[in-house]
Amino acid sequence: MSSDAEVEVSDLAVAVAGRSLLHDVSLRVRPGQRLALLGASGSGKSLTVLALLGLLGRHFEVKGSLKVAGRELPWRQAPGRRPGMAAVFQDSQAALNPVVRLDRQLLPVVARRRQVATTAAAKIVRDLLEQVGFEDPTRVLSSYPSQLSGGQRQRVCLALAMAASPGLLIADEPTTALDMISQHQVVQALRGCTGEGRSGLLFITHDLAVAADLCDDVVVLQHGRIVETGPVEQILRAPQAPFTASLVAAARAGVLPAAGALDAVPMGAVS
Ligand SMILES: Nc1ncnc2c1ncn2[C@@H]1O[C@H](COP(=O)(O)OP(=O)(O)OP(=O)(O)O)[C@@H](O)[C@H]1O
Repeated sequence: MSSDAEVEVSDLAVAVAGRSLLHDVSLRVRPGQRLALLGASGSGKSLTVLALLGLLGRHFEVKGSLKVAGRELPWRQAPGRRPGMAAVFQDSQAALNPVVRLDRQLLPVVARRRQVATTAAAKIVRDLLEQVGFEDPTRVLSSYPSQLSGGQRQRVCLALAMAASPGLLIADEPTTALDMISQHQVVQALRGCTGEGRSGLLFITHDLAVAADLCDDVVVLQHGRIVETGPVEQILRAPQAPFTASLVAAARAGVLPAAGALDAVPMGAVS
């Protein structure tokens, strides 16, 4: 998939044992677009990501269609085989082998992905690490994952994901477990790797403030359904759905109530 390919999900529905978990989810990520998928805990964000990556287990019933550059893809595909997609997840610790130095982890993967010799891969990895904000890639490469902070590890994972030159990068709550400074650095790195002329981004988050900082557009998910979609400025200025209005009010107040509390906000309670 080239960086000018569009990803389109139409009427995605997911159920397990007769229980509907996602209903009619449709979204499109244009080339270079940064789209936030925003929702409280349990709203269906991870299921949507797993579906996009082809990783939903056999026990899930899946309906709808997924097209990449106009070509229909199956809902299930072997891990890492989704053409043109790469992902980073919340838990960077789990994504890296703790007992292997980073150069020994990263170089073979990049050499394989780019089909180059290890020496050429080393140059590519250094460039990628610089792209995600590391001033001293050599020091990073000679470290073990435990010698880096959570934010630094997350940026290493991002560099690795970008080695595949994905048309679409899926970032599933990559900043959730991080302090403010690390969060800012990861957001900066995501901004540097995606956008016009580069990869598209589907940014999964429950944090409207981070979504608004990074993304052009937002899709809001509640109880497995899309309740609102539009440009970030429009959502912030005039949210239509009560749930979105509650998120905007919470973000403005600088607090984010628990997901259950947000879901309980009655219609019209938030202006
Ligand atoms: N394997 C499963 N079997 C049954 N129900 C599931 C399964 N996985 C997820 N669910 C249900 O699907 C709904 C959506 O879950 P999902 O993990 O997608 O939410 P989420 O928005 O990613 O939440 P969080 O932000 O907490 O990760 C929840 O009600 C969850 O309990």
